[in-house]
Amino acid sequence: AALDHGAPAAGVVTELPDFSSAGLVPTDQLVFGGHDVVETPLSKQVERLTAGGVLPAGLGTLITAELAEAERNITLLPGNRNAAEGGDLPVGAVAHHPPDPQPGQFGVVRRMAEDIRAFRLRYDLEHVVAINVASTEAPYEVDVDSAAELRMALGERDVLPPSSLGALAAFEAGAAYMDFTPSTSIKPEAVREWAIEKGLPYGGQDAKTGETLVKSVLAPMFVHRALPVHAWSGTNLLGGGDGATLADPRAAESKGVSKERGLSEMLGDVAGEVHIDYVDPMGDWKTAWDHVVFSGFLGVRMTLQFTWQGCDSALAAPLVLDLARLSALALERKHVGAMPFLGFYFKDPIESSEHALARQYDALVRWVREC
Ligand SMILES: O=P([O-])([O-])O[C@@H]1[C@@H](O)[C@H](O)[C@@H](O)[C@H](O)[C@@H]1O
Repeated sequence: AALDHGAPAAGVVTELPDFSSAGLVPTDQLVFGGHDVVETPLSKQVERLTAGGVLPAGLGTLITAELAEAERNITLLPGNRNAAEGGDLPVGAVAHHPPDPQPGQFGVVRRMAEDIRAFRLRYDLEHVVAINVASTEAPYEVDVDSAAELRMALGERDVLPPSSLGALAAFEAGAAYMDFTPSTSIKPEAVREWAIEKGLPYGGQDAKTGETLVKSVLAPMFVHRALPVHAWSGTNLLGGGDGATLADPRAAESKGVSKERGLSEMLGDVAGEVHIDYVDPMGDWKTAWDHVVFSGFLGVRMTLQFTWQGCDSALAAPLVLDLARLSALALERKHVGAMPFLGFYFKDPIESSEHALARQYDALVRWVREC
């Protein structure tokens, strides 16, 4: 809605000339839906984000009509409360899920898939792309190896974490699936096989929005200039819901693995670690400080340092738009399975070991042109 009112589309890569003849769905034709555990009405969230400097002043007034329309369409799930029940959501909002006859996690998948199907029907959509932007989960050991085994286990026990159930729901509903997080979701072979059986594309994982984005430009520079890197240390300070989630060492473990993958694959073993610290008053803002020790001709020691200060939501939002448009194109072209050509967007690119941003961009543009 903000873009329709003339707000700048900075950061939307698919608006660049390289993508103009790709036949991507225009951003003003995208329809958004989602599940959220937050009960705060959208208009209040906009006020909060504006006060925090995440949204430009005045935007809330410009998009009042769209916000009201979105709020009218909110459906409460069991557990949420509307205003009449002491919650914050609109009074008209009602819980709509009847108890599920299917047992165990199969029932959860089926219910979520029904929501996605209902969304498609309601807006008469040609393609649906499910994007996981939920909180990062702790690592999860999945002990089944194939889609067939998974089908059996789902009715009997808790075999998958929520992110993977979401992925299966997307596939059951005929949607593409994209993981913006480092959670388990599409990591298990059995989940990927499920997507392939359904003839659908999937991609991810863990969007590179800040520190890792800069690293994926700088690390290739050291490689191409034959400058050995000895240590690369990074500290990330952030608040917000993401920061609070990552204060849990188990969730931080998933994020840490993802954040460290690129550097080790580009440079091999270098000393140093990545740290993430939760600093509540920073809200949605993050600061990353990186310190790199390298050497030049005759072994002379040198240092590079950079500081990246970004607004996490403003960095992530344009990537969500890109990934929705590109995944819709993949659906249009009947692409099945992993989408490694979208590695440009991710810290842990699926089925790809390319991390250098420029090469990833070229691969993306090549794929778009082949289409
Ligand atoms: O992309 P990047 O700046 O390297 O990594 C970031 C993490 O350091 C941060 O903890 C998380 O909240 C961001 O969403 C993002 O994943």
